[in-house]
Amino acid sequence: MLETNAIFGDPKQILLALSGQHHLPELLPAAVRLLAQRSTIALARIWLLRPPLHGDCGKCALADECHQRDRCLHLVTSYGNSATDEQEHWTRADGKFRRFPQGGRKIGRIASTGESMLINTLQEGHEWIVSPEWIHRQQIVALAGLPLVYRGETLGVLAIFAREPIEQSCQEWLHMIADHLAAAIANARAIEEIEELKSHLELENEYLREEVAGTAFGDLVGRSPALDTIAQQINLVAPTESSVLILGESGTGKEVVARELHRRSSRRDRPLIKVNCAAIPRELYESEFFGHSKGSFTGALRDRAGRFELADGGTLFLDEIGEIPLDLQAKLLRVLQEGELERIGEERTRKVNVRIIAATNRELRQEALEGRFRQDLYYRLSVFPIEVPPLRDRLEDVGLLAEHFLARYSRQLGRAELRLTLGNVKQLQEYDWPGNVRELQHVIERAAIVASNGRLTFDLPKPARTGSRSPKHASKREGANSSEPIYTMAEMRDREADNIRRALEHSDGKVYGKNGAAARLGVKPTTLASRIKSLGIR
Ligand SMILES: Nc1ncnc2c1ncn2[C@@H]1O[C@H](COP(=O)(O)OP(=O)(O)OP(=O)(O)O)[C@@H](O)[C@H]1O
Repeated sequence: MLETNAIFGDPKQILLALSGQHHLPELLPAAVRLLAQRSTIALARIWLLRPPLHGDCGKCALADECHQRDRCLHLVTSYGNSATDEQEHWTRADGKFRRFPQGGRKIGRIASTGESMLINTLQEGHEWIVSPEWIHRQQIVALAGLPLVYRGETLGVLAIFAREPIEQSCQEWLHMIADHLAAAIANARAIEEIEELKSHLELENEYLREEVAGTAFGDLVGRSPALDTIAQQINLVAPTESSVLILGESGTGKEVVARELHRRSSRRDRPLIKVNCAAIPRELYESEFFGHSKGSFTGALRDRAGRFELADGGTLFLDEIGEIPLDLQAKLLRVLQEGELERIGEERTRKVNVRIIAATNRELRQEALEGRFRQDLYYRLSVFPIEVPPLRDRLEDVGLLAEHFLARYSRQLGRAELRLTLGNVKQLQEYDWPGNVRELQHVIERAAIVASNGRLTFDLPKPARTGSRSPKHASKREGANSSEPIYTMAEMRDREADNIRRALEHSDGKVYGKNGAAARLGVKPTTLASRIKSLGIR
């Protein structure tokens, strides 16, 4: 039998070269190259124990022998020398033995028992050798298999096929190499985990800072029967795991309802992550939702967790859910059904446990019926719908909300003398609030800023209601004559944007052509395109 240095080369040199390497992607290939640098070694390979990649098991030739599907051995690096062609080196890690089940075949058994194996009689033939012809042709006589164990946990297997018998002292030296590799693997994993946690925390912090800055009021204010009903519904559904769909016009308080739901749920100590589906550029949806790995597309400069992962254990609030493109709706449905996702550019499947609260100001049911929103997703989301009525249908709340906002702004502005009069409230109740609570909030803020001598005045269009409360306030307005309201320029822009959106919806998003939105609006397509851009319509 030959000494270690006759088989592998100078063992000290190899150990020294490896001890300087700690970065896994370099260390493992370097290890197999150094171990198989001499022609006495036919092949050196390393498998690591990992969860199967998405769809892996279906393609695996050894699937029938695999009884522990949570993890299997993945061949990660390989280096070898052909006996028949000096120039040929085996570096591929994608061949027949790229996966071994734990406990399956010789290599799998090393992983499951944590015990090494040394066989010096391969030429005599063993029934488990898959290709005896290869063993003979390549003059292989020995197999040394060593578990890569760190602190009692087996992380993988190192295997050496040699053309000389391997003696015991040589096997002991291989143990040292295996121990060094195992420590480096554990180290690299710990660093990866820390990096992941760090970037997760950074993202969460960034997100929370934005959220705190953006949320002025957290609780639902109001005592109308409509709000009572909403409060009861929140109490009923918050402690469950059901998805909730919040319906209502823009600015009615859907987000406040979502926050209350989260606060009263068992997930309250985990994050509530909000995604405004209308604000995401189409090409970034998938990355925003599911995350991406570094380099998976131009601009993906680092690994990034998606909103689903950020919300893991908590609640994901999908605002303006109706804006999600149809192709992404299918992917979203899969995550909701299976609780599994893959980041873009990554094969690894990740599990997430997220409760969904969605909100929309669109007629989602109608859109689902007309095929503009997936019906299966709609039914999945609308297990428990909560409808938030427009402010004009709950005038009882106007005074309370106005008081609530005034208290906030007078404190912020240091103007404790500001008071609402009954006359103020009456004037506010006469307006029909197309922008709902958000508009009321802005009106109060403006009034608080411009108030003089403690008196509030509201810059409101003339009352538009014709007696009855109706959600179709816009069409009622059309019938009005002398009491025709005056819109601010900002409101006019909003109305124009809504009108263009409607035209686009009716034209399936087409601007040009006979049935395009430009034709419907009676303008040139180029004019419409430039209005779409300047109004920020997507
Ligand atoms: N009942 C309420 N009590 C206190 N504040 C409220 C209430 N309803 C709405 N608000 C406030 O009005 C503003 C708009 O509410 P919110 O963002 O929840 O509306 P929304 O329906 O989600 O709007 P959008 O559809 O445009 O996203 C927020 O500042 C919110 O705090």
